[in-house]
Amino acid sequence: MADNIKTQEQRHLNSVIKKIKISESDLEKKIKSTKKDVKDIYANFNNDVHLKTSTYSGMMETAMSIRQQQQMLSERENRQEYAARELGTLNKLEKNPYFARIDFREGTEDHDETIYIGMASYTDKPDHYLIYDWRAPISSIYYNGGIGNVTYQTPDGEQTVDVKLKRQFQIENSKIKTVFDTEEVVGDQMLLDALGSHSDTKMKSIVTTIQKEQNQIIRDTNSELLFVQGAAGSGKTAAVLQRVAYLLYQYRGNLNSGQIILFSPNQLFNDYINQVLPELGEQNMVQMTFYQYSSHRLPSVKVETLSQRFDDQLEEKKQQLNDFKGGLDYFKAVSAYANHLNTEDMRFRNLMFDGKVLIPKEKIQEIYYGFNENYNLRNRLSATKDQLLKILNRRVHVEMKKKWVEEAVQNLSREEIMQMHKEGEEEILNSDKEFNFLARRIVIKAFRRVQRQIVRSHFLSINNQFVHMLRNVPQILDLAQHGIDPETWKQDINATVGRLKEGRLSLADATAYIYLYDLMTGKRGDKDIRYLFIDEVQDYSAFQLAFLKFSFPRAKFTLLGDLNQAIFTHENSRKLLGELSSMFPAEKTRVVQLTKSYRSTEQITNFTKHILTNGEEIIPFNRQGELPQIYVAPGMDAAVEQVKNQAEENLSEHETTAIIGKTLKECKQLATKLAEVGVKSTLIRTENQRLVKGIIIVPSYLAKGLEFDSVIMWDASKACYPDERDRQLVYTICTRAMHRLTIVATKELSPIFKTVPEKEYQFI
Ligand SMILES: Nc1ncnc2c1ncn2[C@@H]1O[C@H](COP(=O)(O)OP(=O)(O)OP(=O)(O)O)[C@@H](O)[C@H]1O
Repeated sequence: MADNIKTQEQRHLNSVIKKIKISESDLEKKIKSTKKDVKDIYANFNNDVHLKTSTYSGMMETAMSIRQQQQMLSERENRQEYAARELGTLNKLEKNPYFARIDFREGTEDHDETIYIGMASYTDKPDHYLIYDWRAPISSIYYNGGIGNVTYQTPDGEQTVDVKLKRQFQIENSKIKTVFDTEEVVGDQMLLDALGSHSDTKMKSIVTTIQKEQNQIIRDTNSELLFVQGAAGSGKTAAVLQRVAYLLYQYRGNLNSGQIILFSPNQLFNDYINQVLPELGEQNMVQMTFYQYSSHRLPSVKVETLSQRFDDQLEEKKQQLNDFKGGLDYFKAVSAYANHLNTEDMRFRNLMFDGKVLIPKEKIQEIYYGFNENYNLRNRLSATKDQLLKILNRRVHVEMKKKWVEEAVQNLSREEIMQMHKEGEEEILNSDKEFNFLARRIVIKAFRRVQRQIVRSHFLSINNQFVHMLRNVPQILDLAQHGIDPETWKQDINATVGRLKEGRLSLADATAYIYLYDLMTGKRGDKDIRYLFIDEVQDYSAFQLAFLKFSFPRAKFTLLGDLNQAIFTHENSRKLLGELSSMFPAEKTRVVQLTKSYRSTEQITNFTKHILTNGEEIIPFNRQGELPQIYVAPGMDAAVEQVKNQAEENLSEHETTAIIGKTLKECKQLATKLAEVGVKSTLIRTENQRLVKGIIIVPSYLAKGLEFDSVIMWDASKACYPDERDRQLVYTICTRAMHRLTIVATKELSPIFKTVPEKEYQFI
């Protein structure tokens, strides 16, 4: 690039920075004066607010005066907060105002327009944009095309402009480091620079190098269901985080980060991505795992954890049952079962008081089924509650006459009596009435627990109901069609009952349990959530997705997945897409395929794509590195020695190296062995730990969604990964590597690697 262009651009940059600095200083002044205002209001608070509380009008005056002060305060504080946020943005812009310039001509205009694109918009006077936010409609032309005609979406429909110049900048601390013109969409050089850098324990934003297909995902506002299928490392997670930032920008004022929810594979991953949105100047959305969601819904039940679930599903026998319980047919069966509860079979519990039956379950059942067929489960329950509360009220009179109440009245202290009068607000005329009043208060208080039980539907018996439902499933659908014989189903029910008695449930059962409960109680779902994202959707069952759709009825769904990385649902995940599309209107469903893989070097991607035998197309990004290495050691000690040497070599070049084992058991063993030979490492045992730099040892199911400079797969032997069932798991492990991949096995290498041609790796 000619030097004079750099000089010219630096001059422009300087002029923009100068203006930013002026705006900063204006804002600082504004903040200072608002701060002073706030302080003054506080100082005057006592003087201005007249405490005239002895009369009614005095009280009103005081209240109004306080209200005025509060309004003034909150208005100033809002202003201050807004200005502080704006100042924060300007501070960032001052150091790195923009990353691209586009010159273009619009329609029949006779002159070119120049825009600069950065992390946020900046105007020095109204409507005079010196920098456009990367999310503004016009900024799309940077991501959508090269030179020539490029179309983009505006609020008024599609627009086409003729792009004349596309210039990219790398600016650091207000200085242009590099500037180059490109004819491509987003220059490979810039992407190469971005991808060549070292990994971090935190994911970074990708706004300067968003790819065209990713831009479509980011800016989609029409789809009810946006399904992004993409190879490992194709930027699904990256795109979706920028999408959240985009939505928050696009619907500012109508959408806040609390209305967006992201379901992520594990807590470690949440931690890994939690800097991206703040870096983009936005607040993080709500983030949780499905496990956390179901545990939160079932506080008194222990839901099976990720690690238990992973160990469990390795048993082949359970797989078929799990597949069935994860299917839409089962979801429909639960719905049908709940529906029939409108006419019969609802299970109830006695309402107890003081160890005795107060309202028997037969009575509750009579009330519940006493309403006509026009009632649905929701209003049937609420009408039943009303009736039960009325009965409870009537029972107060009966209970008041009992001996224990009389004694309780006699034992009341002066303070207690006064307190009761305060609460009861009743004028007392004679001693009989006084006794009745106190007795009633005592009984009402004693009944409070029963009252709460009624309000909270505790007279329903969800555990019994759930088991009753399981027993009824063979009558609702044909289990044989799902390859399950009656005996297996029976045994599974017994196991579930056993677990329930201990207060535990498997994740699949927990989902059906909550769903059934929600249907029984007529829960309508959380209407506040507007966007729901699921990362690693291939590990969800169709049942879970249908349940989430039911639980968040107004949310638009964005689902990200790689069917090749289904570590929980295996082949079944291929059915998922079909099942999903039946849940959303076809015209509002969009499927985007990402085929280019950005994370790893070309050598690593070429290696990993051969691990897949029936995979989708994967195109490696042209970033060069060394061939993956496979090392098969004769015994454990030699293998550990190899891991030690490799890890040390990796560390001398990169900051993080991850050793990924199959389960926690292998990881623990290795951690002990490494410690014996003097290697310091961090074992990630649970998802609640943090990622750290250095050598970390992670079980495969916790490595989902993460990436590391270098990865050592341990132990890739036949004993550990004996057959085809682990193919997708091995793929997930190997695709975590950015720059270097080493595979270490003892005795005999897993047959899974047989599909990889010898030229794609180095065998040691
Ligand atoms: N347009 C881009 N510009 C720069 N970096 C990118 C871009 N797209 C993706 N990347 C980088 O590629 C890596 C992989 O991206 P990401 O983790 O989003 O992929 P993924 O599809 O979610 O992968 P997986 O399914 O394997 O978890 C990340 O380091 C991300 O920052």
